[in-house]
Amino acid sequence: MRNDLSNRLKALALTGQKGVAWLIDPDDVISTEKFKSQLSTVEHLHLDFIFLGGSLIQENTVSMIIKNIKEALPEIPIILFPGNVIQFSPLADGILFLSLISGRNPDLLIGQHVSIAPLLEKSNLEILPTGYMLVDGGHTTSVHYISQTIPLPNHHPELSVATALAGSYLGLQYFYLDAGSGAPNPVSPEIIKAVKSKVKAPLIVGGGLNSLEKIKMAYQAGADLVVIGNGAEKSPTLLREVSAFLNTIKISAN
Ligand SMILES: CC(C)=CCC/C(C)=C/CC/C(C)=C/CC/C(C)=C/COP(=O)(O)OP(=O)(O)O
Ligand SMILES: O=P(O)(O)OC[C@@H](O)CO
Ligand SMILES: [Mg+2]
Repeated sequence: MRNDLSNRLKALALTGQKGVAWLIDPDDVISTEKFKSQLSTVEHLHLDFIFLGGSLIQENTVSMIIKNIKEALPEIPIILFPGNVIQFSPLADGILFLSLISGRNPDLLIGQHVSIAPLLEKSNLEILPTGYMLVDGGHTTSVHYISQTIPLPNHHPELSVATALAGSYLGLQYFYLDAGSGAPNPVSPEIIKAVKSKVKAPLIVGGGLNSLEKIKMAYQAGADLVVIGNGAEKSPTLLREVSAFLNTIKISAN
């Protein structure tokens, strides 16, 4: 079993270094030419991972997208962040094996997982068992609707802590606090801080992180890896700003 990705994620949490993942939604890749030129803009940036996934994907274009990414950015690991089993590709480097522990939808706690397990067993993908926790980001996002679950409240850290602790006692090794794509309010610093203080596993935070200021706040509260989706689409300079910031803190730590 490969463990390059888990080592990278665990190193972020152990060293206190911060990381960034760019989320590409396959539904948004309409033109290959436009996508290739978008990839060329991040060529020299500090990007720890590319996440690939969406809530509503009907058609599997994931393998084709991975081929394009590997051609343009061969050094950046690609991790599937799937909304469902249709989004599988054996060409990725790993998969967030998400269990939606903030919800009570059995299909997203264990159902999709059973369906995909035989395919994963035959693949070379590194499997990252991840407790996926949706937090209320101020409006109903695609993930809330598609998952038919109620998010955790953004101002009751004890509920998020109890959920993460339960996930950790079940053996989950990574946690993802997500306010949902395009959320007006990202996961609150109180929640990030409270979860991180009780669960030492690598902590991924995403949803509504559309400015450097919000991203710094998430890092400061304890996020090890931030995920940027819509923010990168709307502001082409955001990934560059985050990358420059990460290089600065790396230099000052040496
Ligand atoms: C283990 C396998 C195969 C599947 C896991 C299935 C689970 C637990 C899914 C969780 C619920 C879900 C629908 C997650 C989707 C997460 C995701 C990739 C969201 C990002 O993007 P969008 O929500 O599509 O964003 P836009 O609204 O911006 O398009
Ligand atoms: O698109 P944004 O708001 O950056 O959200 C990213 C991701 O965490 C959503 O699942
Ligand atoms: Mg989508």
